[in-house]
Amino acid sequence: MKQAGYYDESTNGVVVMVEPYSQKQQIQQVVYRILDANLDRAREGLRVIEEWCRFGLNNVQMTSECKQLRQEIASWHTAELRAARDTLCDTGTEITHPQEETRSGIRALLQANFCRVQEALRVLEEYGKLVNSNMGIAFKQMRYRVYTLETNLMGYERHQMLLRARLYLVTSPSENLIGTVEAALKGGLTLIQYRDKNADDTLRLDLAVSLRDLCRNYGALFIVNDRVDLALAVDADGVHLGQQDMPISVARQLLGPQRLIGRSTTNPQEMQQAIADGADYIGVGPVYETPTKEGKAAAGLEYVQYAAQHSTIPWFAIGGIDTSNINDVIDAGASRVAVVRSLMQAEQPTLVTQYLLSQLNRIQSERK
Ligand SMILES: Cc1ncc(COP(=O)(O)OP(=O)(O)O)c(N)n1
Ligand SMILES: Cc1ncsc1CCOP(=O)(O)O
Ligand SMILES: [Mg+2]
Repeated sequence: MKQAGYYDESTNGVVVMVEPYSQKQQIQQVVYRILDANLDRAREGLRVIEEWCRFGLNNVQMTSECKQLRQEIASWHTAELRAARDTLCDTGTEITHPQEETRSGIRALLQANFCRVQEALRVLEEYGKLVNSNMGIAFKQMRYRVYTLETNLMGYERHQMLLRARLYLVTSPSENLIGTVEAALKGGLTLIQYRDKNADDTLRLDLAVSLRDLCRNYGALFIVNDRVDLALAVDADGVHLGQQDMPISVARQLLGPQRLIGRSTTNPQEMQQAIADGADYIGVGPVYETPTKEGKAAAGLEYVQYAAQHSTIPWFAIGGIDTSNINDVIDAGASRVAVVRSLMQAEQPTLVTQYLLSQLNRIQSERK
């Protein structure tokens, strides 16, 4: 900032008298710098999100919403605000957070950038009010539009991940629950269900939080068995409900349209009902009798064949499936499989995951 009587090289040492900024002007400059920096930040974050909507999802609607928001933000970026920029003196440019250096996957990347955009919009809303009351109103509206975009995009992303998932691990109680799940995630697993029929809620909550964090770190989906309240409490990606559990319509009201709801089915009638009720995926089984679901009669490979021909939503064959019989299940038409013991009791869960996935992926490319 030029002070009165300062020495200016461009005038060969002639002392130039410049009026000092008043305190009011100095504060205005600071506000302008804040607005300038956050206008850039909001647009940059939106651009990152837009690229995924465009190239990753081919989604015209979400891409154009990002673009419109960017253009609206740009329309507030006046020459006056740009002129206040002072990058050399900006102490914030070198400060980074370790989490900015790594991202575990697309979902984490999108989440981080939504956070960045929303923070910037909030700053623009608050400081904008000092400059122009319309600015506060405009940025508040944009912040709500970004929340809607986030809900839609993250929900869409969840459904896309479900479509891509081939192997589903349903957990059973284990002293090494976290270690086993992590080993399977290392093998490429992308869908996990927390299932424990007997634990106290305090333990369930602790384990569900740990598994959710683990899944987020590996970019995998996390589903809770039976309990809608627990799924909501830990911000899970969805819930799995059996025929004796909460009706899908009630769960949908509680969970909203963006979270996933799975339903167990044992016969064609249950399958058609689950589809009509709006399930996102179904379990198909038990294919074979299994001690994990004692007393439940096997639905057999015939039901797998029926599902292959009639299911209009993603479905997972489940019940007694392991490395020795997965190819029979695949031959009956399955392209997605859920397992409990095969992975929870495996000596090397990473290797078993890789093997099961390799069989499911092989058939995938053959069927194309
Ligand atoms: C993927 C998947 N399919 C079926 C089930 C079984 O659900 P349910 O019939 O409610 O039995 P419990 O698992 O609650 O004992 C499942 N959990 N996951
Ligand atoms: C929960 C469930 N629902 C139908 S079969 C089954 C258990 C499958 O367990 P496993 O893979 O150990 O046979
Ligand atoms: Mg259940």
